[in-house]
Amino acid sequence: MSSVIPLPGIAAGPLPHGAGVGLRPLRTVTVIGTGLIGTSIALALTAHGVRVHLADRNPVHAKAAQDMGAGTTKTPSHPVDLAVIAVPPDHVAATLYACQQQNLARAYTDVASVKTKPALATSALGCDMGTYLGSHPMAGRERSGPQAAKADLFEGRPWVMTPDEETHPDTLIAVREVIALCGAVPVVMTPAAHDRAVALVSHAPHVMAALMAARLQHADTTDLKLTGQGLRDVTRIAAGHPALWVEILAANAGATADVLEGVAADLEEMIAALRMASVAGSDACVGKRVVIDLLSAGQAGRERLPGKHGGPHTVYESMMVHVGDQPGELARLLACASDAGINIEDMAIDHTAAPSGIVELMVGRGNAARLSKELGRRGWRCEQAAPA
Ligand SMILES: NC(=O)C1=CN([C@@H]2O[C@H](COP(=O)(O)OP(=O)(O)OC[C@H]3O[C@@H](n4cnc5c(N)ncnc54)[C@H](O)[C@@H]3O)[C@@H](O)[C@H]2O)C=CC1
Ligand SMILES: O=C(O)C(=O)Cc1ccc(O)cc1
Repeated sequence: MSSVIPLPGIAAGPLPHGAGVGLRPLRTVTVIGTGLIGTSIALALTAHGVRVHLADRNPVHAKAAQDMGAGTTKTPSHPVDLAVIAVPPDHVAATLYACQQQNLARAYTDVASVKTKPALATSALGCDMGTYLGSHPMAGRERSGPQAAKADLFEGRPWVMTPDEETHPDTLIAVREVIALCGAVPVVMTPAAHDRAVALVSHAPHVMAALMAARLQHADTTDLKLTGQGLRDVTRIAAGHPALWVEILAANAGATADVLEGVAADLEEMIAALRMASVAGSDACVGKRVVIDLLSAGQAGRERLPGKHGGPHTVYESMMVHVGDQPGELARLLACASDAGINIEDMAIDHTAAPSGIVELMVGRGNAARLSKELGRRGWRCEQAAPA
């Protein structure tokens, strides 16, 4: 099992006294809410031999998850080891309360994207806080529902737990086991620290993506045909379901608004600087200086993003390869790279260059020229690009 890792600047506590005592494997789990996240967890647990029961207020979703091999829609005959509540944030407290009233499980967790509000709501309803531990897997998709689920969704991703002095050690152990079986990395935080962090890394970015994507709604179709990968990258998460996201944003409104206020101030500065940069004279130089400063700040911020496997951000060499629109071409390209003994660190596909596509391959320093030569020898058309 992976160890709990603290994040810098975040109150990370040792496991409560007694944790680890009486450890027993997780045999039975009920997942309530079989959408994207619930079904992904159920698929991962089922693959590890856990007996998973599936429940959803929409029986079509529970049945779809069952048909995907995520578990059974049969009601468990005894209390299960753990219930995972994977419903929208505003439904967490009432669902937990109802489950505890029915003695559905020995321990409970939820996976909502916000942690303070559900914790306050569950406590206010009089839920048993010893058997409940809030958590949040930091992985998801812009699609919802069971059909979007994937067993490997959480592989290598952080999964936050927010235990406090009331959390029973057995509850913590059960939740840590789910995290381990999903291949995720446990992180301990307070609900407030979690909500502040996700306002920056998830909630404000979602708003920015949506606002940028909204500019496209009435855009000229001919203009949109020029779209490249950059706009797709910037707007991808805007496809998320508004009904879920309004709950997430409203439950973390203060921290998200704080981040957006900072963005709004920079945006105002950028707009003023651009207007100055477009006129002739010395004002243009001042405007351009401000634009450079703002763009450089963006570059510096992006460099701080963790790289692969949570390690430091790595600068890769990058190359563009033209790939024909035929089945098996991508596999053939990767096989060629593998034959050449070069590890592909990352890749991106630009589908806009129809009828062929352009694949960006990212490799370690010093490898792009060699890969280019090897691929060229095997008939691929490729160009080396600027460092990624
Ligand atoms: N979408 C994402 O990328 C991520 C979402 N989360 C959190 O996971 C939770 C679930 O989100 P998704 O799976 O994306 O949503 P989803 O819309 O795919 O699935 C939610 C499911 O819950 C069911 N449901 C709603 N209210 C219910 C209730 N009262 N009782 C039983 N079932 C109920 C719905 O019918 C649906 O099947 C949310 O709290 C969300 O904040 C966490 C990490 C990532
Ligand atoms: O799609 C992505 O890149 C995400 O970041 C998804 C996501 C959405 C909501 C969460 O609470 C956690 C992760």
